[in-house]
Amino acid sequence: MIEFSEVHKAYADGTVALQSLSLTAREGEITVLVGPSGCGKTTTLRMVNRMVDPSSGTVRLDGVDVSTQDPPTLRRGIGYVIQNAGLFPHRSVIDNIATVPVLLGRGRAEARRQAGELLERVGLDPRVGGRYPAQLSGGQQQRVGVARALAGDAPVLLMDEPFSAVDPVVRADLQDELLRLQSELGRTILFVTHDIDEAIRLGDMVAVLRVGGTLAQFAPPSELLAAPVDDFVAGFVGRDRGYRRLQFVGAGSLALSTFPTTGDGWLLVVDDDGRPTGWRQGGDRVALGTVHQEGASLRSALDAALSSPAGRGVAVDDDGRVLGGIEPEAVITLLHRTDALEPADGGDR
Ligand SMILES: Nc1ncnc2c1ncn2[C@@H]1O[C@H](COP(=O)(O)OP(=O)(O)OP(=O)(O)O)[C@@H](O)[C@H]1O
Repeated sequence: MIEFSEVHKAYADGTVALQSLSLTAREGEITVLVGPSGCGKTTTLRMVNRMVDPSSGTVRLDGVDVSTQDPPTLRRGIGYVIQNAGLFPHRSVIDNIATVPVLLGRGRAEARRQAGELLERVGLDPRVGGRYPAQLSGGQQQRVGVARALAGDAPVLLMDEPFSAVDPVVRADLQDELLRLQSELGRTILFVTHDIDEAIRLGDMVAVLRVGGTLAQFAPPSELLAAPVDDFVAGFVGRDRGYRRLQFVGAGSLALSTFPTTGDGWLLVVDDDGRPTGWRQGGDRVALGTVHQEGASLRSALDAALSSPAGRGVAVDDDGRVLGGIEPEAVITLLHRTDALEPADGGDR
């Protein structure tokens, strides 16, 4: 757990980076700091590993005031990932990852063996271990950066815009990978980004900061989308928030319709096991497209309805068998029945 209590930071030239920040990043969760350029995100993050010290106020890591700890020792217990990975250019990938375990006194051979395992864990071929960072793509370098931060078994990870320098497709892959790793490892992660979509995708909790270093709102992503506290947060959260909020709402109590089996309209084609294979209208056949899997969110349900040629989506069970039809109106009706708004399982993250 990381606790900021009334933290104020003025740099030597008088720039006030943070006013009086109080927030807690809970154990085992991803807490995202997001906000416009210069709002103090990096300053906040660097106070945890004492790359920056507060002018006043306290930062505690698992209840211990970090100002009482020796910085090098403190940093060995905290993984740190930055933009462009920050890898050591003259060390091989394996040796980059093994750096902290070796500093912690683990034998070199054991540290390298573990580094090889971590490469696989972050989705890289172990054969890249012998290469140097410049011989990797930007996305691969970021994965190595994450592996290196995980290598010391530190319970806390600080991630400062770790995926900003890669293209959107690679970035989405890296985000998926981080969520997958986190579901296995349950680290306490403080993550800085200026991208609200990334914050909403990754955060268990999201802190929106304003320039001048004040906290505008600290809430789970679904709450940020549903109830921004003011115009600044609403503007920052951006367009489509009503639609994006659907990803955090479960579709469990959605009323399903039955499909017509005769008539001139679109008919659903189903195989012998009850699995949908496509649509048919007269002589026309159309591919099935997106279906809504039982347990997914209202966004998935609405998308299935809107992307279907029949104007009605298909809901299937875990085995892919048809459960029923999804009318767009049913999604809106459910959304307005506030008692039905149970969260989707962690959102469609
Ligand atoms: N060493 C420093 N000396 C003086 N001012 C600084 C220093 N480091 C940061 N600042 C200032 O403090 C404020 C907050 O900076 P910080 O880097 O924490 O913001 P940020 O939200 O991470 O910004 P960005 O998204 O652009 O990285 C800015 O006005 C910045 O110019």
